[in-house]
Amino acid sequence: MEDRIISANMMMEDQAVELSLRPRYLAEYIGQNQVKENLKIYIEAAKMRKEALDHVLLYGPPGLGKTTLANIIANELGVNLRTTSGPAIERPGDLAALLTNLQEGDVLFIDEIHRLHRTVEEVMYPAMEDFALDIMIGKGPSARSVRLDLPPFTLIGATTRAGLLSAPLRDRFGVVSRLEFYSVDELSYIVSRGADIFGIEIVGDAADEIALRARGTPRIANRLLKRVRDYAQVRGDGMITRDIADQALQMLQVDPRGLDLIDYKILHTMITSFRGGPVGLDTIAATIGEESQTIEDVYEPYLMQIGFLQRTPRGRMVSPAAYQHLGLPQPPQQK
Ligand SMILES: Nc1ncnc2c1ncn2[C@@H]1O[C@H](COP(=O)(O)OP(=O)(O)OP(=O)(O)O)[C@@H](O)[C@H]1O
Repeated sequence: MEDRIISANMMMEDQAVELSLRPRYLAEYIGQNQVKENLKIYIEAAKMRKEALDHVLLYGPPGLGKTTLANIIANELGVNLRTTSGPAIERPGDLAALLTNLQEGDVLFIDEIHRLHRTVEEVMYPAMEDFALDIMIGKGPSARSVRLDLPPFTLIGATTRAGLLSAPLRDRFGVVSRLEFYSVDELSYIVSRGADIFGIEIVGDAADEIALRARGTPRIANRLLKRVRDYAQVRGDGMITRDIADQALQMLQVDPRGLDLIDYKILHTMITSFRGGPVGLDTIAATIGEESQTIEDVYEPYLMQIGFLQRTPRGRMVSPAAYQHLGLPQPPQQK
């Protein structure tokens, strides 16, 4: 599953590419206009007041640019960025070590913040609210709590689903921004920009072709571009034309809407075994042998975004547009 060409999760092959393609300033960050506008104002205000920026929670499906945005925020503020992830902070002491090493105004970025251990999360509350660490010294009846001041800092948390965060943690973020899937135009621009950085020639409609299949996700757009570039070099003269892009993408088994074999499996199973739904997420997951959470975080958001899947109180349903795309007749009661 993880080597799916259109997986939005980070793969080994993405690392070098992402470093060279990652925009460094807000002005280079394409799309997400509302989020960008808000951040621009908050960053400007924090700089004017010479204060740390309010804590920021970024949420949305993987690969939409949360890590990139965290880097940009630190850059725009002119401060250091420390990066870690929820599960990596195992004990309260690990968090204390991270926090006491920050300088005034620094950004601490915690990816997968919904996976913070509960004991760590509790240390986080006073740190976020009062820039203070409460440390227990000693054990038993002589134990006492000592309060340690921290430099003001900004916590940026990233998660695929804000709903997985505990309410006390969520409430301590002053800025909560949801990243949206990118439009085809925006992705096409990202592809052209990537081609420019790689020094590849690409015609406009070839960039659109890649963008159409990138599932609204820059990380996938960049990965597809890389694979199409390989194809263009081996099968053509290096230039990415629309034909070359089309052939390469067909070879990669990514269909014109960016669906791959797993999406087909989900939709086909729902149609053939459950008459198109409504069917529960866990049942779909068990039938196709995937984890419910993976379906909910990775596949379903895009299928819903393009209107192929609907969420109803009674379960998931395949929509008429999906039947049409698959070339299958709709069952009579759904019409
Ligand atoms: N708005 C954007 N403009 C241009 N390129 C972008 C944009 N957002 C993301 N990218 C590209 O997509 C890649 C993936 O983005 P990033 O690693 O920030 O995703 P993410 O949402 O943090 O994913 P994850 O949650 O899986 O870490 C980046 O390296 C960058 O090249």
